[in-house]
Amino acid sequence: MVQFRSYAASEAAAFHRVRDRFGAFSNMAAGYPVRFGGVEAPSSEALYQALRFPDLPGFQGEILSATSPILAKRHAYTRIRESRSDWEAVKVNVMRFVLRAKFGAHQSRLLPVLAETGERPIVEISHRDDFWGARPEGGRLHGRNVLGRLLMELRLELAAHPIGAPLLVAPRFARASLLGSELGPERVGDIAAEPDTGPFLL
Ligand SMILES: Nc1nc(O)c(N)c(N[C@@H]2O[C@H](COP(=O)(O)O)[C@@H](O)[C@H]2O)n1
Repeated sequence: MVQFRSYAASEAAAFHRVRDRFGAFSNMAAGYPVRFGGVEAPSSEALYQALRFPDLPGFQGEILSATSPILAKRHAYTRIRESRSDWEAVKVNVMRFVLRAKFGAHQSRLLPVLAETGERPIVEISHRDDFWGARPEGGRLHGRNVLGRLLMELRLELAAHPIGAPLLVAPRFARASLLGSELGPERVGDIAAEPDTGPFLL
């Protein structure tokens, strides 16, 4: 059981919308694709939602093809009852894995922003979800804030990570299956550091 927390809003590194200062931490932020197991998920939200359905690779493919993170979530919810039966027990570890894969893939963009939060509590403000986020009320933010707490865990863990060094990422939950392949540990490098092979290279 994850405990409720209460944070002073003025002291938190809080985000609500993706355009907020720390909005890149939201899984709804576009522009942070995650590559893992030879698959490119267009967002951490799409990857998280796809991992609900290890036995439905075709449906996972549909979730990963959605054109925005929120559409990926909405598509997953069309078959929410077919989520893996232990989803509630594994979802925090799935999110932990997904966030690590995202921050590993975008470390040059995201680690400086993570460091900028200093020692402040990181909180996702949500008016309707006090499991992943926290609800604002009277200058305070109340909720389990699990996403923010996973981000604080990552901040501590990556404080000394040399930006650019590959990050070891491993799913710590059973049946981490994506598009028919079981995911194992991988070293994730910074996508921004990859050589430009685009059309302008002579
Ligand atoms: N529907 C919705 N809209 C937003 O703007 C959100 N930030 C969220 N929250 C995110 O949804 C994910 C959790 O999904 P489940 O409720 O576990 O299916 C997680 O990424 C939240 O941050 N939802």
